Amino acid sequence: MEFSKEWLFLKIKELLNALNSLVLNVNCDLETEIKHISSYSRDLKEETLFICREGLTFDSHSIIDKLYDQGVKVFIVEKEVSSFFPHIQVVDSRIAEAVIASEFYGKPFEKLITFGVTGTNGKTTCTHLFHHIMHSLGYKGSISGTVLNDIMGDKFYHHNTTPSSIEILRNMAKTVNNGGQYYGMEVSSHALAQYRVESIRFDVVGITNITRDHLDFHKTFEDYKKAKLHILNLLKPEGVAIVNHEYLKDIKNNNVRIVTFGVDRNSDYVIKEVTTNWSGTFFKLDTPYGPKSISSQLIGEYNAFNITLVLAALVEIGYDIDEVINVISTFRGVDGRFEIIHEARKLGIEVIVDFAHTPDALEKIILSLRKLSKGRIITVFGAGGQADKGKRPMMGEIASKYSDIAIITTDDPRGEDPNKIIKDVEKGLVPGSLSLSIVDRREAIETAITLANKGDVVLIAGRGHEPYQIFDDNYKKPFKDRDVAIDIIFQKINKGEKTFK
Ligand SMILES: CC(=O)N[C@H]1[C@@H](OP(=O)(O)OP(=O)(O)OC[C@H]2O[C@@H](n3ccc(=O)[nH]c3=O)[C@H](O)[C@@H]2O)O[C@H](CO)[C@@H](O)[C@@H]1O[C@H](C)C(=O)N[C@@H](C)C(=O)N[C@H](CCC(=O)O)C(=O)O
Ligand SMILES: Nc1ncnc2c1ncn2[C@@H]1O[C@H](COP(=O)(O)OP(=O)(O)OP(=O)(O)O)[C@@H](O)[C@H]1O
Repeated sequence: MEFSKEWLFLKIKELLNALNSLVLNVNCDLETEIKHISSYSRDLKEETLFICREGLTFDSHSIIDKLYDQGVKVFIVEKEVSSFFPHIQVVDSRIAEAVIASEFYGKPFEKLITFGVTGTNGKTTCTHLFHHIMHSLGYKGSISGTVLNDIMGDKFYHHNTTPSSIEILRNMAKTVNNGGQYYGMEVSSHALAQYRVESIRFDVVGITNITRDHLDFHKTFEDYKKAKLHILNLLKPEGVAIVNHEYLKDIKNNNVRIVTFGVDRNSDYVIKEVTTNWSGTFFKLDTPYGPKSISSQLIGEYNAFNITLVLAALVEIGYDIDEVINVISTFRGVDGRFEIIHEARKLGIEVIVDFAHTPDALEKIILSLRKLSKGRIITVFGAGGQADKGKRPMMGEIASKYSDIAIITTDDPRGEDPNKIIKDVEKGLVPGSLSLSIVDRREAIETAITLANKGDVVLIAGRGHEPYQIFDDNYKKPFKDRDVAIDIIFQKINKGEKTFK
């Protein structure tokens, strides 16, 4: 989906107004016309303005000569460069990229209903539920996040949960350009800390929960929480924030309209009488519009929180609460989030694939399964490489404490030794608990399914929908937990193993 050519251009002098106090030095012709903006060297077109940035792994100032030779018209730089290259020097290229993207694409968020959700867990579930409800109510729009980018029907995967400023604003502009009315997106803590969404303004934002994750990047939990809460500064003037009541105490901004949800009876939306079974989750909700009953196909008590966040978000920006509740019940969920492998029922067991990869998420889903099943819970899990090593023993403790059998295996090692990661997880195992360590993920899943007796539940946690196991930058092994589980199940059925009618 491309733009019509005449639609996009910008003169440098217009850009200077928007950049304002960010500008340190101007060394280019102010009448230069720009028809494309980029901060990535493989995304160049004619009349391109390129933003150089010293990032965590690369400094694109180092390729300014190559970029110039490839036809870049003007550079935005945050370091001194030769006056030979037409450029504008700014204080910070990340913030400049956010401002330039917003200016160049004509602030598309002003023409859209924009919903941004942040939080340690639940972002994907919330954005996909939002997309489902808006589509079911007859609106057209886009969503962006970990599992899927759906830009007015153009579906693709992005390696980031939250892309760069330029990519987000470009996608928002495409949405407007093609008659879209809304844009829902996951906003990661990394994105907030790196100003990827700094120039966007949201009609409504949501905060699902703030528990331990990504402390390898944010260093402290306080920094992590601060990054998440920054989303409250990105609302439109009439915007509203839907916040899990548990975190109300952390919010210091008093000029933001806050609506809370949770089990605390002082919440604006009070979740009550939650029941969850193999066909879904059902609960009562006290709302500012009276008591309501909610039915959903999503399984897991924590989904009552995700559902209420999205419901409150839509109602508080003017959608009819009963219309929204009606279409919630038709949402079938997200790939790899509490995904039931129905074929397993031929073996008389349940096999669930889930994305839980934080201590809080793992605890919540195992406890949800405990309530659903009379049988044993056999949990296959691991921990990602190059990420928050501190949580590894916590994962081991939670899995061994709440499961009947905990099988530690390889997740995405990302260049670390899988055996070392497993050793780190083993340190948290509850003494006397039943656990196994099996480095090969397929073998671990097969062992769990073999050990399961009638009525038992096998939880395959940590990777959800992910299609590849990332061993290092050069080796991504195709591995989808769901497909591997189904293959193992059929092998057992074909051998006539444990098939209960
Ligand atoms: C650590 C981190 O967050 N890095 C993100 C950051 O990169 P960076 O600022 O360090 O930039 P860099 O990669 O050093 O490159 C510097 C500059 O050179 C440019 N460049 C770089 C290479 C090249 O060949 N050509 C080129 O022009 C880059 O576009 C950039 O402008 O900004 C980039 C542009 O937005 C992101 O793609 C990149 O995500 C990396 C790939 C990543 O893995 N990030 C993870 C940690 C992340 O952001 N995760 C969250 C979700 C977390 C969760 O909830 O699970 C996410 O939102 O994805
Ligand atoms: N509200 C919640 N509270 C706790 N755990 C949750 C909640 N919602 C989902 N989870 C758990 O977290 C996992 C990830 O859910 P989801 O993908 O919706 O969150 P996310 O924030 O997008 O995660 P990520 O940022 O890693 O993509 C689920 O598979 C489930 O185990």
